[in-house]
Amino acid sequence: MVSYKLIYFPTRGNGEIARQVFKYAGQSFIDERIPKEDWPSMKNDTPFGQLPVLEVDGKQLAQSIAIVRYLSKQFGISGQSSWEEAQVDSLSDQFKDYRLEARPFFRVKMGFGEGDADKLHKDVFVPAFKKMYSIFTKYLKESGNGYLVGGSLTWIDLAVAQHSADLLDADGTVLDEFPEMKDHQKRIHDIPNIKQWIAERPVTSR
Ligand SMILES: N[C@@H](CCC(=O)N[C@@H](CS)C(=O)NCC(=O)O)C(=O)O
Repeated sequence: MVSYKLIYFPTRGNGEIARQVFKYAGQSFIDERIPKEDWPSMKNDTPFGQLPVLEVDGKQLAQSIAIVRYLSKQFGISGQSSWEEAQVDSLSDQFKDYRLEARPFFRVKMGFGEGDADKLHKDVFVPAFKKMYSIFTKYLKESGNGYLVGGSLTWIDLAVAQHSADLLDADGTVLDEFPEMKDHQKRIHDIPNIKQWIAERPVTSR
């Protein structure tokens, strides 16, 4: 039997979607959460000096999206064809661009940088968010079945639903003008294995 260990910090951050892929698939894994003070002594033993790292039978894989893609292929949620996989990757790249665009706002909001949060919200976050969530809505309408790509859940649904949930935690009205995306978040987080994980996972601020 394959042995899986996901090594990350004690936050959701860049480790959470891999954890959700495991949970969705009903695959057991070691969810190793490294306290900040232990990290410096481990850093040089990781492939790229950063976390998350996935260990598969002791072999290490770095970069969160590569990890999620690999696991999703193993467990059948990467897309039902090469075309669907490419659509998932395309949305994922756009999602990454959106987060880079909105990063100046998120940095200030999370206390990692200085700036006028209200101005950044209006000038940086809102335009980036509206562009991204309009695209997601278009994909949902095109698929017509509640998932972003194809006829069944893929990992991009997990990634986007978690982001939507994080946004809703900060502002319960944020998705009001994107009702399809509000439903999407609820639908994905109501999937029994995901719902159970969300209820039992360690509570962290991010
Ligand atoms: N693109 C990388 C980013 C990884 C990354 O930024 N990891 C941070 C935590 S979220 C980290 O390891 N920070 C500690 C360090 O750089 O020493 C990924 O998605 O895995």
